[in-house]
Amino acid sequence: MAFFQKIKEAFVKSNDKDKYLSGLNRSKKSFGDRIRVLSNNFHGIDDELLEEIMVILLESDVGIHTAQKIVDAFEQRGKEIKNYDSMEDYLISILYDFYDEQNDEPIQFNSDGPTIIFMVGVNGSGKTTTSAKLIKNYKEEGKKVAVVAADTFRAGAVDQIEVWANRLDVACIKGKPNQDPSSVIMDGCKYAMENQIDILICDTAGRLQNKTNLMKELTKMSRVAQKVIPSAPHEVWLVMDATTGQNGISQAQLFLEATNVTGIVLTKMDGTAKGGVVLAIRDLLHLPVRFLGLGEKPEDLKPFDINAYLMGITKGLEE
Ligand SMILES: Nc1nc2c(ncn2[C@@H]2O[C@H](COP(=O)(O)OP(=O)(O)OP(=O)(O)O)[C@@H](O)[C@H]2O)c(=O)[nH]1
Repeated sequence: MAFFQKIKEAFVKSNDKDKYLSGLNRSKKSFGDRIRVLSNNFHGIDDELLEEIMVILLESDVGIHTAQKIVDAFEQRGKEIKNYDSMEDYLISILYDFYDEQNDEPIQFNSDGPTIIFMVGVNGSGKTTTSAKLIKNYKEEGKKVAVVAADTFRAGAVDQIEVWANRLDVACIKGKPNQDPSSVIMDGCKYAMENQIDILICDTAGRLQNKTNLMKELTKMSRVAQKVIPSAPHEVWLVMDATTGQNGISQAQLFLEATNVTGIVLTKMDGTAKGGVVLAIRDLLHLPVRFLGLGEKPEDLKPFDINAYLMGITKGLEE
């Protein structure tokens, strides 16, 4: 059976398939459709083919370091190609193995009280919108959710999350303009304890100053949260804008050095043809991609699923 048939079986059962297909359409055009042409004209693995695959990977923002590893694997395992339906099918299996090599820890939920999730990332990456999307996601799972508007430096950010909280009917804990974000986090954690909140989403300030200040700010937030809930934060998710591609990865490194990031949320995947950045993140940051932002609406955040991702950027449901 063709490799993609196996992942397609998982994909067709997914409730998220339509969103994946529409959200990744641009990446499919720049990646999958071009790989298809190469596959249809395939006459053996040679330097010309490897170079063409390299160019397509680079133009999909896989990045030179990661693209080289993928092309090397493609070449080294070349004898296996006869076991696959087509060159395209073989390449999909290489990408699958590449992503899946590292075993991911599942999301850590606190079994003994509120789960505290810190959202970090630079301004404009989509943190606030993603926080709203997560509220909806966890509410639909039947969890009691609240949000902390800890981005006290940008007045608009507090208003923005408050509007979402009202719309989604959850409590929003906010501070005064320029109040120390850590004190708002503290208030949020206390609220979560007193009100049997399951999931507390903390929308933090995205000030990307120097590493030392960022580290101080994030460490302080963790410390104050731990005064109320010793195991907090349970997850720290770095929100990254997929359209910034390789630049986003260098910014991400700064956050990784400043705090214990546990996962990535990649936003604006629908607005870019650079879907390959998922593979670069995996390779360079060694972190699981937890969710993909596939549009602007609250329902447009989907848990990352390697099968759906690969189908979305390559074949979709064409056959
Ligand atoms: N198309 C698309 N747009 C998105 C997605 N996620 C966020 N956006 C948009 O990106 C813009 C920035 O999002 P915000 O949530 O305000 O970003 P932020 O990181 O909180 O930024 P600050 O509040 O400035 O710190 C908004 O216009 C969002 O609607 C996504 O997955 N797809």
